[in-house]
Amino acid sequence: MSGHRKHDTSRPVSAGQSTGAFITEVPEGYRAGFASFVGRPNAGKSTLTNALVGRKVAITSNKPQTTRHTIRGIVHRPDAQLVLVDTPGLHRPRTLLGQRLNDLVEQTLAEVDAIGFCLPANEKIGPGDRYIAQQLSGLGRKPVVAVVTKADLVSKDALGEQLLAVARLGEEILGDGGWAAVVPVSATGDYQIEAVSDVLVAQLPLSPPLYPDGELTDEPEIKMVSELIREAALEGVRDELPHSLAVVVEEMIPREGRPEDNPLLDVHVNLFVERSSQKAIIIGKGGARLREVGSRARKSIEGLLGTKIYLDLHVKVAKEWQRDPKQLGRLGF
Ligand SMILES: Nc1nc2c(ncn2[C@@H]2O[C@H](COP(=O)(O)OP(=O)(O)OP(=O)(O)O)[C@@H](O)[C@H]2O)c(=O)[nH]1
Repeated sequence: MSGHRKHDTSRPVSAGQSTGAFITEVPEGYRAGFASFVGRPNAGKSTLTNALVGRKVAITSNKPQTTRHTIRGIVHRPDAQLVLVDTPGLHRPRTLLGQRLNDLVEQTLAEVDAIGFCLPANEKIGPGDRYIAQQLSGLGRKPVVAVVTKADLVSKDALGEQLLAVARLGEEILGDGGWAAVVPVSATGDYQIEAVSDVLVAQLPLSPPLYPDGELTDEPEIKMVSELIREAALEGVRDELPHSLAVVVEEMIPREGRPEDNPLLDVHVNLFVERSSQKAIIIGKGGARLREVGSRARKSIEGLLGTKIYLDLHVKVAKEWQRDPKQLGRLGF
């Protein structure tokens, strides 16, 4: 979030004012600012972020809580620029890592201009959603848009009922008119994505763009690389692994002596797990699985960076790292 704060405090105060070389003129009424999606694990936040931005920036997975880092995408519109800050699931903390993730989410939410609260259309509103709604009501008068995700998974009638139930939840917990809006969406079915963008943009302040046109994310490449490796390593493995895996990109350096038109990047990466049994899962028989992970990750990283890479993966055991403050610090949490 340091990048976020940096940009936020330097935010220009009035539309049309130049903040740097990239701004020429913006139409009257142009808005720009930050928004963040919250919601239970698996609620569809990352998928919606990607659909809005139109490119893969946050990892998605059908396993809960895989988005550890705050990753943003930038939606460029003729009338606005919407900077999306993706957060991990807000939930009742069980471990030190869980507590830190919640702290990170709350810190993020205090700084954004608008919040999109994602509630899946195909799941009953539960204690997890109420917990989040209560946390949001504690943030003061920050506008919260309720986004009913995965609308493609239910019938029209069921969707209507869920929209009503969500509206009632807002009135009950926030009082005073409840949510700023309630919008159904299907990120995978390309339904109402523009509408979500519209209602969030309506909450942003009048401001010139905060980023150059065409920029999709300002996340350091290294973080995106580590997310791609994490995604490859988690594909097809058991449910307990997502919480136990941390990926640290130790270095990315151009190989010396390569021709200019055919460079090669050496990428050295450590994958940390909590137990040696998990190390065995990642590596697979005779290292077969790790080779597959490496080859999948290499392809997506080469696609991202537009250059050939040599990917060197090492799997290490860091016992109980989720509960150990020193290890958490070392792994970048
Ligand atoms: N059918 C359908 N599935 C969706 C939709 N949006 C997301 N999903 C699926 O729901 C699962 C979870 O989506 P994510 O975007 O990873 O959810 P998240 O809220 O970011 O999850 P965490 O990172 O665990 O907090 C994935 O399997 C997605 O493919 C949608 O609009 N329709």
